[in-house]
Amino acid sequence: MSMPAIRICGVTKRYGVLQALGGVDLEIGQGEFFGLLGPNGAGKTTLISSLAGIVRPDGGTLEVMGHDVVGDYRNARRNLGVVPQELVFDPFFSVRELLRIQSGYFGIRNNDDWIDEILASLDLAGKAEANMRALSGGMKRRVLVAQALVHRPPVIVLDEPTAGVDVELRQGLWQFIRKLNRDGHTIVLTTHYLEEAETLCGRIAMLKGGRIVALDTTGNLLRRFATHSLQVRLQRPAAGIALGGTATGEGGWIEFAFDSYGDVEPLLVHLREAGAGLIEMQLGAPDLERVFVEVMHRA
Ligand SMILES: Nc1ncnc2c1ncn2[C@@H]1O[C@H](COP(=O)(O)OP(=O)(O)OP(=O)(O)O)[C@@H](O)[C@H]1O
Repeated sequence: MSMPAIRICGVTKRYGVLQALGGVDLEIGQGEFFGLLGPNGAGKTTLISSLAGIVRPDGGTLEVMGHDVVGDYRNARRNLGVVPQELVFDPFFSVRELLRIQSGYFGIRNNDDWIDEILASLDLAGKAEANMRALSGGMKRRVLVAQALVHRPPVIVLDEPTAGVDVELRQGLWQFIRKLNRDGHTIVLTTHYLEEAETLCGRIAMLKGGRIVALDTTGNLLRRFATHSLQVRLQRPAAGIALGGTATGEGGWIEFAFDSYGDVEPLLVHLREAGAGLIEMQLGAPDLERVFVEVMHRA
């Protein structure tokens, strides 16, 4: 097997009495589009910051493209582009100046061709000479993405990149990040938008209380925990309940869970035979939000 893009072994981190990371083991392969999910405070940012060398873990090791983030910090950092969650900028620089400074930080001079390419891809070309303080929140967030890419890192970590970004920009951003992934970049993403994670990520880890509580391909997670559902409104709700349905408490809807669409037809036959009187129905496919809720509930 080729070297993983990221290797995390037994990483622990405490803040006083609070165990932010309780022994995390994780390998992410080169070229993966990986999702790191978890509720507020689960430890996602702490893990990402440890990877970027901003937070020093108490125990365990982290590697980026084979480089230890503590022992071989420079090489680990060179291979990693991090898009942080918080928007912090020096307001006096223009977008281009900021990206030049960031390039200089990695020892790269004459980087303007690549900077122009990134700016164009992020639809920021018209703002290259604008001061950071003159940009909207969504634009600033795109500058953060540009900043993470100036040194062409093979591994890109995005910490909630679409928070506060409008729908159109969000789609543009995803298109760009998908292209980076197609070009061979490894992408690690944290987000609270579960439908985004579901469509983008090939594999997902779910974190709770500083531990990984689920780790699998997105497809397997959806199959493992989520069921299909059929919701019906009935003239005689009691007949639906008697057949194993659960009242959802919303508008008289009754929900049935089943494993495949093949089970729908027999259920409808039973409802008719019981004289339930079908008024309305809707089918629900498994989705990551249900899986997430279920995983967090069980963990
Ligand atoms: N510098 C710090 N000092 C003290 N506690 C901290 C510090 N940084 C994080 N924590 C705590 O560690 C835990 C994990 O925080 P972290 O920011 O990693 O969570 P997260 O999963 O990124 O959450 P969110 O989804 O809200 O961004 C939280 O309980 C947080 O309060």
